[in-house]
This record gives sequence, C-alpha cells and structure tokens, in this order.
Amino acid sequence: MIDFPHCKINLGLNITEKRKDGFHNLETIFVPVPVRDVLEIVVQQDYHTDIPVIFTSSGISIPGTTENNLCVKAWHLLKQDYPDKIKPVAIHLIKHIPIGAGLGGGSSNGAFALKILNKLFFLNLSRQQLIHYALVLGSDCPFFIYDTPCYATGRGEHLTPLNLNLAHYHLLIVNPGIHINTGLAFKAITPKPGPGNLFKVPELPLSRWQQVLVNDFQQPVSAEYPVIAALIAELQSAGAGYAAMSGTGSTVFGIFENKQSLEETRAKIQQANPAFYTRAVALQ
Ligand SMILES: C[C@@](CO)(OP(=O)(O)O)[C@H](O)COP(=O)(O)OP(=O)(O)OC[C@H]1O[C@@H](n2ccc(N)nc2=O)[C@H](O)[C@@H]1O
Ligand SMILES: Nc1ncnc2c1ncn2[C@@H]1O[C@H](COP(=O)(O)OP(=O)(O)O)[C@@H](O)[C@H]1O
Repeated sequence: MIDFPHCKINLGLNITEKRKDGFHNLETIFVPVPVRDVLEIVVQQDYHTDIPVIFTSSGISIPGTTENNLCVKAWHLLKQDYPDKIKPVAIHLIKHIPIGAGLGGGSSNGAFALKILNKLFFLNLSRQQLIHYALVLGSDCPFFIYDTPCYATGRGEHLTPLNLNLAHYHLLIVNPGIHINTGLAFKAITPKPGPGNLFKVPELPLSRWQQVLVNDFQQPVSAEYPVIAALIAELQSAGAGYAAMSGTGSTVFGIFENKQSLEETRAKIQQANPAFYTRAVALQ
C-alpha cells in the first residue's frame, strides 16, 4: 500500500509552559503543505529472515538508525498492541521533504505509517486512537492524522480543524540547509502565556498576520543563524503578505497574493544561493 506523506508550516508558534513531563505546551496553527514523500508498505510474503521490518529509503539521506526511523517505530508500536494482526513488512520511503527543517517531514512519515498499517492489517482504529499512537511517536505526529489546517494546543495533540481557505494564495518555501535539533531549540526558550486565540486568525486578513503571529523560536534561532532573519526580511520586501520561520526552523516561508512576485523572488534567492532548497506551492 502506498501513500504520500505531506509536510506542514506553522502559523504562529507560542511556547506557553514547561510541563512536569519535560515537554512544553504550545499554541500554533498547523497548515498542511503539499510537498510530499512517497511511503510504501507491503507485507513480507516470503518471511524467512529475522528482520520483521525491512526498511529502505532513497532520495534525501535520513540521519539516525533504522530502528529510530519513525516509520519503523510506528510498526513496533502497533505490533505491541496487535501482535497477531500486524505481520512482517517491507517499507520503502522516497524522501523529498528537507529534514530537521521545521516542516515535520519525519513526523508525517510516522503518522502516515500508522494510517497505512491501520488499513493494511484491518485494525479499524478510530481517528482518536490513531492520534493516541501518533503522540507516542512525536509531538507533531497527531496533526498528520488530519489533513486540514488545525489549531493546536498541548504538545500539539489537542487539535481543532479550522476553516482556513488559502486557495487564492501562493506559498514560497526556502530552506537554507541548516539542520535544527528540536530538543536543543527548546532549551533556548523561556515559556510565556500565549495569545489563547490563534484559532481566530482565519477571520483576519493576510495583511494583519505579521502583526499578530509570533514564532517564539524565530528570534533565538535567527540569532544563531542570521540568514534566517535575512530571508524573512527579503520575502517581506518582495511582497509576501506574511513571512516567517516554520516550527523550530530552519525553513522560512512567504505567503504571496501575486504569483509573479513569488516566482521572481524564488529565482533571485535560488540564483544567489544555489545550495538552498526552494519550492513554490499552490495552497489549498
Ligand atoms: C515545536 C514543533 C512545532 O511544530 O517543532 P518542529 O519539529 O515542527 O520544528 C514541534 O511541536 C516539535 O515536535 P516533534 O518534532 O514531534 O518533537 P518531539 O520528537 O516530540 O520532541 C523532541 C524534543 O523536543 C522537545 N519538545 C518537543 C515538543 C514539545 N511540545 N515540547 C518539547 O519540549 C523535547 O525536548 C523533546 O525531547
Ligand atoms: N522518516 C523520517 N524522516 C526524517 N527524519 C526522521 C525520520 N524518522 C526519524 N527521523 C529523525 O527525525 C529528525 C528530523 O525530523 P523532521 O520531521 O525532519 O524535522 P522537524 O522536526 O524539524 O520538522 C531527524 O533527526 C531524524 O533522525
């Protein structure tokens, strides 16, 4: 069975509280972005090795061990609770989404693996059950059980779908190739109360977003990597109605009304920085 895990951007990201379990509560809006990996999971028909999960990948090379890959972790998680139904599998991932980029690509892979395994082995898990398993894999994973914009609180698992129609806008994504470690990024943050009303953002015109949305990681991460602040400023001056960093970075994005301005800006950034990853995406 094959599926196409997508990535996300954050509109605002407020870190509101350090929790007793070591994690932080946050407030954000997750928006799905149709930049995708390819994830295929098939049953090992002729299972004669001691390896119940054969994992291979192509495309961007993925750091870490196979056991720590979120697709493989998803299989083990369900195997614990459904030992008879979950069979040995072969997983192949074609990786396109930049890694450690604040785009949630790894989290998306884990969540999509859960969704595929649920179907492949007829587990009949509800969305709420899938969200429960997804949160074990990572704080960002529950969002990828949905595929609509969501207001998120808690670690990211309290999700409310939002009526946010971005179909008339164009998104430019720029990743300067810096891998940000999420755990380390949190160490630079002093939590403070969030706005508590980010769910109202869909009611505001795009022109107001820059004033009301804050990503608490943007300042400390930009202080370490000034290219991030410089790119955001460039997107703003090129006509983006809103530009910011996604998640813990290092990806920045601009939302444009004018597709030509976006294309010109993309070409300019790409020409000046051939190693950067840039993508123009039609939003939904
Ligand atoms: C902060 C966000 C916003 O989208 O950053 P990005 O990953 O997208 O950049 C995410 O919630 C990240 O989610 P995810 O990448 O799944 O993080 P996890 O694997 O759960 O946690 C990695 C580490 O980050 C810290 N962490 C993560 C999430 C959270 N709510 N509180 C935390 O303190 C913890 O130190 C944890 O050990
Ligand atoms: N399938 C996967 N794809 C990418 N990264 C993965 C995957 N499984 C585990 N990881 C680990 O997750 C980390 C990056 O996660 P990713 O979702 O790309 O970044 P971010 O949390 O910044 O959005 C990497 O350090 C990598 O080792």
